[in-house]
Amino acid sequence: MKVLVINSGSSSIKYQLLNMDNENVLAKGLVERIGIDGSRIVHKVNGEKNIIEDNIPDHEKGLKMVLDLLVSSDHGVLESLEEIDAVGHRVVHGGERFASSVRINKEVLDTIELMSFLAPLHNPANVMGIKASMELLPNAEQVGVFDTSFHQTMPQTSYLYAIPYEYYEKYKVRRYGFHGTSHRYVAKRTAEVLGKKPEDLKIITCHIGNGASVAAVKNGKSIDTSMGFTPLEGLAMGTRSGDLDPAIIEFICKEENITPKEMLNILNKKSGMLGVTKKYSDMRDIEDNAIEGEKVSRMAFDIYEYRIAKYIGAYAAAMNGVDAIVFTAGVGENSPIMREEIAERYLGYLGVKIDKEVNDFKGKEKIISTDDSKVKLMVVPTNEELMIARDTKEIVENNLNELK
Ligand SMILES: Nc1ncnc2c1ncn2[C@@H]1O[C@H](COP(=O)(O)OP(=O)(O)O)[C@@H](O)[C@H]1O
Ligand SMILES: CC(=O)OP(=O)(O)O
Ligand SMILES: [Mg+2]
Repeated sequence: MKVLVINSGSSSIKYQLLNMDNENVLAKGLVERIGIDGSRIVHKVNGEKNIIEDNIPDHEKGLKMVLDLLVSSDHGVLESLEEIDAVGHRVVHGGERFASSVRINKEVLDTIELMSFLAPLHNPANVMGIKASMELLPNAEQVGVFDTSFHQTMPQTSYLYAIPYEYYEKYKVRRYGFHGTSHRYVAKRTAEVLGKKPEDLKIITCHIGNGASVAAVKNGKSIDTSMGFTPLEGLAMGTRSGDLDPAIIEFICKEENITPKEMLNILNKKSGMLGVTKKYSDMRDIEDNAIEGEKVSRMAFDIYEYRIAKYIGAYAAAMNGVDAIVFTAGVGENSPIMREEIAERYLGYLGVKIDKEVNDFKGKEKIISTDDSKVKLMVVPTNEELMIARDTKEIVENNLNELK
C-alpha cells in the first residue's frame, strides 16, 4: 500500500510518500514560502536533493506541483497517481471530538474547519491541504491524524484550568496539548530501545524545535503536557512566549494602544527567542552567537533551556518519579550543548548523569546517560510522518472509520 503523508503548515507543506508494505520512504520533501517571494520545493528521492523554484501562490498549487513531481520522468517515483492508495494528513487541533485518527468525510472536514478558531496558525492550512488533496486525488482514501489525540488521556486534574467551570462546559476551554503524534512515537520508541513495556515506564518526552512542548507519559499514556488550549502555552519557543501572567495582556494592550487580537499575534509570532533577542528565532543562530559570547543570545538560550528544565521537574513530580527523559525535534536532536546544559545544570538531583562524550552527536537514536545514571537520558529522532502513515494504513486496510 502506498501512502502519501501531508503536513500542511501556514506557509509550507511537508510531504512523504511511503510504501507501507515495508515502510520505505519513496520520496519526501518540503514546499516552502507558499504565497510569498522565493517559494520553492525541496524534493528528495534516494538521498538526492532537487530544488524547484517557482511561483506557488497557495496550497492547492503547491500540492499539485508535488503530485506532478511524484510522477515526473526525471524526479518521479510513480507511474501514475492512481498508485497512491491513501493520504494521511496531520491536523493540529482535534478538540475533544477526536481521540484518535479518523477517516475524513464531509462531517469530519466540517468539524476540523470549525476547530480553526482554536488553532488559527495551523488548522486553516490543514483544511486547505485536505481540500486540495480530495480534489486532486479523488480516488484515494483521506485520513486525519491529530496532534491533540494522544493527550486525550489526560486526567481532569491536568486539563482543567482553574477558571469558572462554565467556560469548560460552554466553550470547551481546557488544556488540549499538541505534538501528540511526536510524543506518542518517541515514547513508544523509548520503550522499545529500553526493552521494556510502555506500561512499566514513566517517560518525559521533550519535543523541542521551533514549536516546543514537554509531555509526561506514564504507563504509555499522556498524563500532562505543556501546551494548552492552543499551542502558545508552556515553553519559550522560536517566536511564541509560552507561559506568562495573563494580566500582562491587558496591561500591554492599554500601554501600547493595541487590541487583544494584536497582542496575541505578538505572543505567537514576535515573542519567544525572537522577542528576547530582537533578531533571531532560529536556535542555530542563537547557539552560534551564544558560543561566541553575545550576551543577548546567551540569555535567550538560558531562558529556553531553563523553561524545559522546569517542566521536566514538574513532570517528575506529576508522575512521582521518572525512568527516562528523552529529547527530540530540531533542537533536541541536534544540539548537544542544550542537552548537556539541561542535564548538568538542572537534573543532578534526580540522579541524572550525562555522558558528555557519547552526547556529542546530531540526529541519531542513542542513550546519552552513563551506566550508573538513575534515570536514562536519551535522544530519539521523531518521525511524525511514519506514525501518520501507519495510522492511515490501519484505518484503510481494516476499513475502519476511527482508530480505537
Ligand atoms: N544544529 C542545530 N543546533 C541548534 N538548533 C537547531 C539545529 N538544527 C536545527 N535546530 C533548530 O530546530 C528548529 C526547527 O525544529 P523543528 O522541529 O523542525 O521545528 P518546527 O516543526 O516547529 O518548525 C530550528 O528553528 C532550529 O532552531
Ligand atoms: C503545534 C505546533 O506547535 O506545531 P509546530 O511545532 O509544527 O509549529
Ligand atoms: Mg514541528
